[in-house]
Amino acid sequence: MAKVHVLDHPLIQHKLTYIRKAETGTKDFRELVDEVATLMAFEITRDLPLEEVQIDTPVSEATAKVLAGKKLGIIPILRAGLGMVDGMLNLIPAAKVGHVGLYRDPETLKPVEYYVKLPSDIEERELIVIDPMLATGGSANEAIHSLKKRGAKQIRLMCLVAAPEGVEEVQEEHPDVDIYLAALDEKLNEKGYIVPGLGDAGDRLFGTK
Ligand SMILES: O=P(O)(O)OC[C@H]1O[C@H](OP(=O)(O)OP(=O)(O)O)[C@H](O)[C@@H]1O
Ligand SMILES: O=c1cc[nH]c(=O)[nH]1
Ligand SMILES: [Mg+2]
Repeated sequence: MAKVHVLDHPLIQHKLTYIRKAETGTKDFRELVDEVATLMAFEITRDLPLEEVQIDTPVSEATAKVLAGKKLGIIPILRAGLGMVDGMLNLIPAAKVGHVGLYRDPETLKPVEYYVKLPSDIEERELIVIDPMLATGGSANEAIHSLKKRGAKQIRLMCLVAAPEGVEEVQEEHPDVDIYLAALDEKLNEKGYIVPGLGDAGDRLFGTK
C-alpha cells in the first residue's frame, strides 16, 4: 500500500494557512504556492541517493558527498499544477518537466485529458506528479495511468491539500505511488470541493473567476 506523508514543517503549515484564506488575492496566492512548492521539494528530496567523492578543501583531502545523479521528472497536471513547477525547479533545476493536461468535468467530476507532452526517457526517471488539489482522485489517477501507459515506472504524487476520499482512490488504484501532502482535509462537499480546502486552485492562481 502506498504511503501518505503529511509534510508538517511549520513554514509549510504557516504559508498554507494564508493560501487557504478567502481574502488572499491572486498575486499573493501565486507567490505562496510557489514558496510552499519549494519547501515541499526540500522534504520530498530527502531520500535522494548520494555518492562519495574525493575533494581537496583548503585544509586537507576529504571524502565528501554529492548527489548520485538520479534522473528526476516533474509532471504538473494542468492548469493548477503549473503553479508549483518553478518552486520545485528552484531546488531541483536539472529535473525535466512533462505536462499532463486534464480538467475535471463540472457535472460528472470525471477527468478529461486534453494534452500530454513528456520527456522522452520517462521510464528512466523518478517522476513527481504535482497538483495543488487531490479531491475525488480522478485527475491524479488518470494522470498516473497516462504516465504508466507511456512507460513510467517510478512515480510519486505531491499535492497541497487532499480529501480522504481522493487519497483512498489513489491508494487503491496505484498502490505503488506514495503521496506527499501539505494537509489532509476533512471531506469533499456535494460539488466535489475539498472542505475546508482553498477553493478552486486554478482559478485562484490565474485569476479566472
Ligand atoms: O481529484 P479531482 O476530483 O479530479 O479534482 C482535482 C482536480 O481539479 C482541479 O483541476 P480543474 O479541473 O479545476 O482544472 P484546472 O487546473 O485547469 O483549473 C485540480 O487542480 C485537480 O487537477
Ligand atoms: O477543492 C477543490 C477541488 C477540486 N479542484 C480544486 O481546485 N479545488
Ligand atoms: Mg480548476
